[in-house]
Amino acid sequence: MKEIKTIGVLTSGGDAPGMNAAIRAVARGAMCHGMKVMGVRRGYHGLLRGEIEELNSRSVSDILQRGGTFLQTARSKSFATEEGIKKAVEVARIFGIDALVVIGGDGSYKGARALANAGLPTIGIPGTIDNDIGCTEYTIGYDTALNTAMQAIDKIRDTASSHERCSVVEVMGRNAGYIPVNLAVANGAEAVIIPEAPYDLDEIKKTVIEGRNRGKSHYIIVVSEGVGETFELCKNIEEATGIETRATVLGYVQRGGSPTLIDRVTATKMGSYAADLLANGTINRIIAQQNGKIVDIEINEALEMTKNIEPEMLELVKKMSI
Ligand SMILES: Nc1ncnc2c1ncn2[C@@H]1O[C@H](COP(=O)(O)OP(=O)(O)O)[C@@H](O)[C@H]1O
Ligand SMILES: O=P(O)(O)OC[C@H]1O[C@](O)(COP(=O)(O)O)[C@@H](O)[C@@H]1O
Ligand SMILES: [Mg+2]
Repeated sequence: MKEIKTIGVLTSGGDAPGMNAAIRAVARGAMCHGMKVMGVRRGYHGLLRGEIEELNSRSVSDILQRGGTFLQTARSKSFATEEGIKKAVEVARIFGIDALVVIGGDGSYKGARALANAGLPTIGIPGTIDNDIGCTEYTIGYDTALNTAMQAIDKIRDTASSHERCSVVEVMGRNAGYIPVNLAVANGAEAVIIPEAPYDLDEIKKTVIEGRNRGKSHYIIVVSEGVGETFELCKNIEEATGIETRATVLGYVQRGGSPTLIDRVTATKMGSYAADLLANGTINRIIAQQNGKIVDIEINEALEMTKNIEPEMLELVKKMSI
C-alpha cells in the first residue's frame, strides 16, 4: 500500500458534543506525523460536492470546548448508492486524500466500509449521543447529552413536584435505550420505557398510584423516542390514575452544548489514536473503547458486533421507585 501522506476528516450523521475535540485531535495528531490534513464540510454530502479545504493547527484552535461540529454534518441519501460511493472515492482522489477519518455513528460506518471496499481507506471514530455502536462501550457525546438531559429533567421534576403532577419525558437515542435507562436511574424515575424491552402499562399505572398512596408528590416516566408512544402514554396514565400528566419532548436540547470533560478527553484520545493508526499504515479500522481502553477493530468485524442494555439497570429503576 502507498504511504498515507494526506488524510481527510469529516463528521457525519447527528452532531454530538466532542466532535470538534475529535477533529482537532485527528488534525493535530496527523500533523505531528507530518501528514497533510483536509477538512471535509457537511459529511458525505460535502465530500460528493468537493467541499474540502486544508486545515492547519490554527484552523482547529478554540473549538475543543464547543458543541456541534465546525465542519458541519449532514445525512446524505445520494451518497449511500453505488454511484455516490464511486463519486466520493473519485473526489477524494482529486483532492489527494489517501485516507478518510469518519467521525459519526453506525450509519456513517456503513458509508466508511463502502468507501473502503471501493478503494478509499477509512478509519471510523464513534461520535453520537446515542451510544448505540456495538463495538464500543462509549461514543463521543454520550456523557454530555446525559448530563444535559439529567439537568433538564431535574427542572421538570421541580414543576411536577410543585403541581403534584406526573411527567412523561421523551428522550433521544433512536432505537437504543442507553440514554433513557441511565437518565431514569439518575433522575429517580418511577419507570423507564425503551424499545428493547416490553413494558407493562398496568404495572406503570400501579407504580404511580401506589407512589401517591405512599405520599409521593411527583412522578417521572422516562420514555425513549424509539417507542413512539409518548403522547398516548401520557393520556393513558392520566386517565387511569386521575393525576394530571404532562409530556415533555426534550429534543435537540440534548444534542448541543459544550462537551464534558469525559467527552473532551475521550475525543482527544480517539482522534490522536486514529492519526497514529494512519501514520503506521493501518487502515479500515473502527476506534472503540473496551474495558476503559482505546482499541481498534477491523471495520467489518466492528459492524457485526452488538451490545445490550444491562437488565440490572432496568431492575435498579424498579427497585428505586418505591
Ligand atoms: N448502508 C449505508 N451505506 C452507505 N452509506 C450509508 C449507509 N447508511 C448510512 N450511510 C451514510 O451515513 C450517513 C449518516 O448515517 P446516519 O444513520 O444518519 O447517522 P449516524 O452515522 O450518526 O448513525 C447517511 O446519511 C448516509 O449518507
Ligand atoms: O434530528 P435528526 O438529525 O433528524 O435525527 C434525530 C436522531 O439523531 C440523534 O439525535 C443522533 O443519532 P445519530 O448519531 O445516529 O445521527 C438520535 O438520537 C435521533 O433519533
Ligand atoms: Mg446512529
